[in-house]
Formats: sequence, structure tokens, C-alpha cells
Amino acid sequence: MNVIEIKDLRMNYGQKEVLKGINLNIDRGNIIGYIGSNGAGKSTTIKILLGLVKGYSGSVYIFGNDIEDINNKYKNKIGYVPEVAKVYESLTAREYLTFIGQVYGLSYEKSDKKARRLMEILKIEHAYESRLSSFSKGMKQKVVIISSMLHNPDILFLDEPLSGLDANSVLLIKEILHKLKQEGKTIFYSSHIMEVVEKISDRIILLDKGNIVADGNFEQIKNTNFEGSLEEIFNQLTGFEEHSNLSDEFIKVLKEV
Ligand SMILES: Nc1ncnc2c1ncn2[C@@H]1O[C@H](COP(=O)(O)OP(=O)(O)OP(=O)(O)O)[C@@H](O)[C@H]1O
Repeated sequence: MNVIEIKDLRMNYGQKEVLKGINLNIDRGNIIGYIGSNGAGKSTTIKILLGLVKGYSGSVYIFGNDIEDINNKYKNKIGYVPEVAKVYESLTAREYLTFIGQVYGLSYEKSDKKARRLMEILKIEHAYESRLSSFSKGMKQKVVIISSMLHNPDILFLDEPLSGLDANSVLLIKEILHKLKQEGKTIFYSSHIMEVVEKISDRIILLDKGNIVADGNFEQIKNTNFEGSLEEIFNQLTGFEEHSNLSDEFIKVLKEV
């Protein structure tokens, strides 16, 4: 059974067609690199899958159930790291994480124990009782990552999850994702850092202006399209060949007096 099945997914915002008929079947135990230019429709797709955006046409099945039909029960099996996470700054990490844990159906005690241990492993345990407003960017990101995984979800949607993390933490999170995948978890990984996507993804899906323009593992995409790194392939497939001219122009404007 496919963990996620998307059929002819379309979404408009006013006159603007943001998704133009997406079809996707996703197996369990995969890391899916979901990439595309700014405004391509990645976050919109993820928000539809999470039940946060309505008004789409087509259908979305998660664990074989239409997300319109299943009273949101599937949400306890999903974790989400949004691109820009809104944490409650006035709460301590402990208050925030135990709250999120309980939203996902864990007991207070269980949430507390797991959250403290996870913060310890990510080396921010000293701040467990501190307000989130006092956290650095990377520390906040670690809390958001913990909050998305505390309930051990089967599907993870990660939007730029490594943002603000130092090199050691990046290494650790990548390793965790790899191990979660081996345990059968499905990870939807959306990012603009092509080197990371190229390395960690079992399958890469490239969205361009609301359409899927490439789908396969890195080798397949390389063979059926162009040679080069994922970054180069991305630029070619999204038709971006003018960086040299644009950078010249940018600097020319800077020099204007
Ligand atoms: N709530 C909204 N109302 C109107 N238009 C929206 C809304 N949300 C997104 N859009 C538009 O939909 C398009 C796709 O946006 P989306 O956030 O899905 O892109 P993205 O691929 O995630 O981009 P990025 O890489 O910049 O995060 C954009 O043109 C955006 O302006």
C-alpha cells in the first residue's frame, strides 16, 4: 500500500493556478526530496496533505484513506517542521514540548521524559526550563524538530529542517533521518540546499510552476535529463541560465551614484 497517494491535485489562489495536476504515489521507508523554485507550490502541497489548506481539487489518500473522510485521525501519525515555525515564545521548552506531546496524545509524564531526553541528546538540555524567547535560532530549530517527532510519527514533512543548525547538528539530524527511514518511516524533505537533497533522498521530485518536471532517484534524473550536480540539473530544468547576466546587472546597480 502507498503511504501517500495524490491524484490530479490542483489548487488555485484566486486566478493563480498554483498546482496544475500533481500525481504521486509514495512508498513507506523513503526519503523524498521535494524541491522547486520559490513559489513553485511545495509548501502548498505539504499544507494540503496536512489538512491545513482547503479548496483543492483532486484527491489525497494517506494510509489508504481519503484525507477528506477520516476525521483527521491520520494527523497523529504525521510530524511537521514548517519552513517558518511559530513557537510560543513566552513558554519554556518544557511547557511547549509537553503541550505539543499532549496534543499528539501522549501523557504529560511521557512527553516530559521524552522531551528532556531528546533535548539532552541534541545538547540543549540546560535550556529545558528557559523561555523559548531566549533561545538562539538553532536551539529553536532543535525544539521544533523535537516537537515534530515526539510522538514517533510514521510520516514526517520537513520544510528546510536544517535551517540555522551548526555542522555537528546537521550531521546528527541527517543520521537520524537515515535511521528513521530504515525503520520504515516516510520523510518528505523540502529544501533549497541541493547538496543535502542529492545525498539523502531516495527519490527526488522537482516541482516547477505547479507541475512535476522530474521524478526519480538522483541517478535516474541525471541519466534522463542532464549531467551534473543536482544544483546544475535544477537550474537547467527550471530554465535558469541567466545568473551570470543577473549578477553583473546587480553589481552595476550597486555602483550607480
Ligand atoms: N495563502 C495564499 N494566498 C494566496 N497565494 C498564495 C497563498 N499561499 C501561497 N500562495 C501562492 O502560491 C504559490 C506557491 O506558494 P508555495 O508557498 O507553495 O511555494 P513554495 O514552492 O513552497 O515556495 P518557497 O520555496 O518560496 O517556500 C506562490 O505564488 C504564492 O504566492
